[in-house]
Amino acid sequence: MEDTITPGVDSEVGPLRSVLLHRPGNELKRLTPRNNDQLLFDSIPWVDRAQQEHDAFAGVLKGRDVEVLLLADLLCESLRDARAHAAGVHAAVDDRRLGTELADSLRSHLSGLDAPVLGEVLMSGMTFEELPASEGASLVRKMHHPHDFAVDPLPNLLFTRDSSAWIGDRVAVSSLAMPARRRETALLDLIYAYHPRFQGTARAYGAHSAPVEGGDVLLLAPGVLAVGVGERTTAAGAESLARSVFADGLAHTVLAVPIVQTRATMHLDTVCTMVGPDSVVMYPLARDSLVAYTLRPGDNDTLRVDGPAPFLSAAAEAMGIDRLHVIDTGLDPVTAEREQWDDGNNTLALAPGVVVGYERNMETNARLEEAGIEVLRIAGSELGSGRGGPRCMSCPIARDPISPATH
Ligand SMILES: NC(=[NH2+])NCCC[C@H](N)C(=O)O
Repeated sequence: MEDTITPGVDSEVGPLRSVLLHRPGNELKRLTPRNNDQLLFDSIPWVDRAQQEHDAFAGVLKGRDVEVLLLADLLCESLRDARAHAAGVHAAVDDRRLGTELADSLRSHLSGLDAPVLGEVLMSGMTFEELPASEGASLVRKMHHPHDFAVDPLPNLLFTRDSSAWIGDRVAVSSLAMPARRRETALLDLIYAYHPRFQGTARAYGAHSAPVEGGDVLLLAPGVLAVGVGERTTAAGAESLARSVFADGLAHTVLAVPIVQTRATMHLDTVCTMVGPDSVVMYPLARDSLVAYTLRPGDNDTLRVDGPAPFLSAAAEAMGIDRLHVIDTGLDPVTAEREQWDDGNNTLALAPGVVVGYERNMETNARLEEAGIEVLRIAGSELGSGRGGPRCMSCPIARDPISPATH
């Protein structure tokens, strides 16, 4: 086997070596004005342009020597394993929606598909009209509109940040909160279980535990996690993630950070991302209001919960630094609000002080540059229609540790 980069991530900003992206595909073509809200998109993206924007994003990463893995490739390679193929079929067919007759015939159809064809169905779903012609006419089939989904498409696969997250040398496959994204768990689960590249990878957390999404998890420093609790990750999710990372020795402190439960702030990384070992870009309203509960291992398997205290001071204390420096999204509140909505806060660090950001967030980018941060700008007018920026669209698989010299 060729040399592969050893997975492992212990910070938000250590030099990025390998990352998982998803080039948007046919699943985006399923979005219509009737289903876009439910499928968590704010408008109907122009798919070709979204692909060009994504190729350019991947190009920026490759240009900085980052290995880019594409989810569709990993999925199809995994599905060549018969066990993965069976798991994929199992996850695609929902008996409650289809009824036994149709579910059985769909299962047997999918079981006979080659890996790439099954992979395509798993990502972009299947309408009733696309179901193979089957003998016994099912009532379900007759009564559904031909354009209804027999297998739901997964347009949010684009946001690889949320469906899995590496913590140290382990991967946590997320338990996603929204119905439109739940099946992503099964795909990531089978990739990490069966792709040759990830053989032997240990898991953190359990894919079927209380909801935790990767967009809510920030690796503030080795051993220190912040977990947003809001529309997606629940308090129960944060608590059980904390238990699990303490038990595995992956962290000594977890900060549970309540975030406003609105679409604009669905994850912690929509209001705050790290741009250096001790600096963040942050939405001003969040800077002034975010608090954190500090969780640490207690005696006899218990959790110690302290706080709430202001987030910035709780974070600095847990990280063992004097101060967490904040770069604001914008001085003027209206610009700040607009740029927060357009993922101005959602930067992806390629190294300490080097981040990728959407070009449209001109004020935030200018402020980052004033603070000495290099901003690699990408276009995102179409990619952003699902409300996600460079951090949401990337799942780091390997980062080098931050060297002491960069502190
Ligand atoms: N890490 C993030 N902020 N991800 C953004 C995900 C956006 C996606 N449409 C959703 O609503 O789930």
